[in-house]
Amino acid sequence: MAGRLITLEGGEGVGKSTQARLLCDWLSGQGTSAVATREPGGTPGAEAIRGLLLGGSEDRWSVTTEALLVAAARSDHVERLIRPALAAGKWVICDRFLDSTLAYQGGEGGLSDDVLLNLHDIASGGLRPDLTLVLTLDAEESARRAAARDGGRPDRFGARDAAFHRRIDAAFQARLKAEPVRCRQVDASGSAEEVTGRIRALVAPLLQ
Ligand SMILES: Nc1ncnc2c1ncn2[C@@H]1O[C@H](COP(=O)(O)OP(=O)(O)OP(=O)(O)O)[C@@H](O)[C@H]1O
Ligand SMILES: Cc1cn([C@H]2C[C@H](O)[C@@H](COP(=O)(O)O)O2)c(=O)[nH]c1=O
Repeated sequence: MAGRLITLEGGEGVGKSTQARLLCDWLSGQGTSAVATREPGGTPGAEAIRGLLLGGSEDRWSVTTEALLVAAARSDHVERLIRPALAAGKWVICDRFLDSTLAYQGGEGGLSDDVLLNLHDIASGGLRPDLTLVLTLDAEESARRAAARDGGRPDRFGARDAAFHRRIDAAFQARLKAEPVRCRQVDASGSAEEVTGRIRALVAPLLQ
């Protein structure tokens, strides 16, 4: 059986990385071979591009350059990790993917969905997730979680002001509206175990 691609999306600090790991562990425990990965990143080349994208001053890159860097990283990641894993029947749990591009470089950055989808299709060969879980959380709580984790050293995106993060949240809400079948909202409040329970309920039907 071919594998599945599940992506976790949402603003900074909502708990995507935590839940990607927990989902991968749960699937493995169910006898479903799964791998957790992230974007930008996931392969040595894509991780090097991640370092370029996330490091340095806020105005280091124009939004067009960001979109091209993200696409270059995705091309390597899809070709060398995601597609081989799916072909081997593994489930791929990816922390951020297409919808982050549409939210950060699109909704917030101002590039059109058409341009970004073209770039995505070139980079990924038209790959779409089977299911996208959009984690949503009160802005103050996500900022608290991110600050506690980053210890006062946020990256180029995390360092931006509260208004930026509110616009990103709005862009993810727009993604939920635009693709209500693929993109499902997950309440990210409460303990990690509570959030995991909500995620399992959405993923379980795909196991049948
Ligand atoms: N449900 C939870 N309750 C409290 N803290 C949590 C919860 N889930 C995750 N955390 C903690 O919050 C911080 C941010 O979580 P995590 O790194 O998983 O978020 P993220 O969405 O991947 O963030 P980013 O997009 O900024 O990388 C971590 O320190 C993590 O341990
Ligand atoms: C995939 C993708 C990511 N980004 C931004 C969004 C985040 O600020 C960082 C990734 O770091 P995190 O630890 O996962 O928060 O990259 C982006 O702007 N565009 C994208 O397509």
